[in-house]
Amino acid sequence: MAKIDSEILTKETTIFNHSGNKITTVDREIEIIAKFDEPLVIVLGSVLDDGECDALIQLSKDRLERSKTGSSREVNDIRTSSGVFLTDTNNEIVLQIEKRLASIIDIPIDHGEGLHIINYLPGQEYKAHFDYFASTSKAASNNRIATFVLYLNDVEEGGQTYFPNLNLSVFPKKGMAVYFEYFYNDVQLNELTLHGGAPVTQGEKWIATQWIRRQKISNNI
Ligand SMILES: O=C(O)CCC(=O)C(=O)O
Ligand SMILES: [Fe+2]
Repeated sequence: MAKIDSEILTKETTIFNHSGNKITTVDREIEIIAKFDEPLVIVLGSVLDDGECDALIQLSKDRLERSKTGSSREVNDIRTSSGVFLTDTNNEIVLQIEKRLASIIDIPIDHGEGLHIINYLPGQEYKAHFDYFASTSKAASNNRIATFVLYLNDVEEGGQTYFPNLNLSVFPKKGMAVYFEYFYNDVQLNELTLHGGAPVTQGEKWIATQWIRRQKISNNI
């Protein structure tokens, strides 16, 4: 018993702060399906309805470009998918989803980079990486602190989001999401959030990612 008590006492504070199995957001009730405690990884159900998933795919499908990574935004083998940022759109659905995600973690909407849609075809993947920028990078002055990955379709086979240091995989399911944070004082906890998108082996995979920054985003990030 004593050991368990001391473990609870030493747990670091998280941004996501819900107990129970439901979150009431501005416009929708969201289910907490699974939780890994430290670092915090949460699987969320019914984040988006089917129509919203379809709308995000429709908005993006003619605008995809080969994905780039890092603050230098170079094309490389780490991410072989195609993607587009839906930041330039005044679309009501996009805005409503961004507000919903902001309300889950109670962080103002302008800390979010904007929905980034990614499409993976068979064989395409996103190799294991950290979402936060290296401390030497310019972008680290307002670094990322948390990520939502929203699944926009059901994938026939493959495409799971995997956390190799946690032995954890989340399988894509339309409308569901995985959320994780890496804003711990303990650097080792942040490093445990190493993750990737496994190769899609059958069908295709569509996701929307929302990366959250520590401070509000200005134009010169
Ligand atoms: O495709 C995935 O499941 C992971 C995506 C991801 O890691 C990201 O967008 O940062
Ligand atoms: Fe990532």
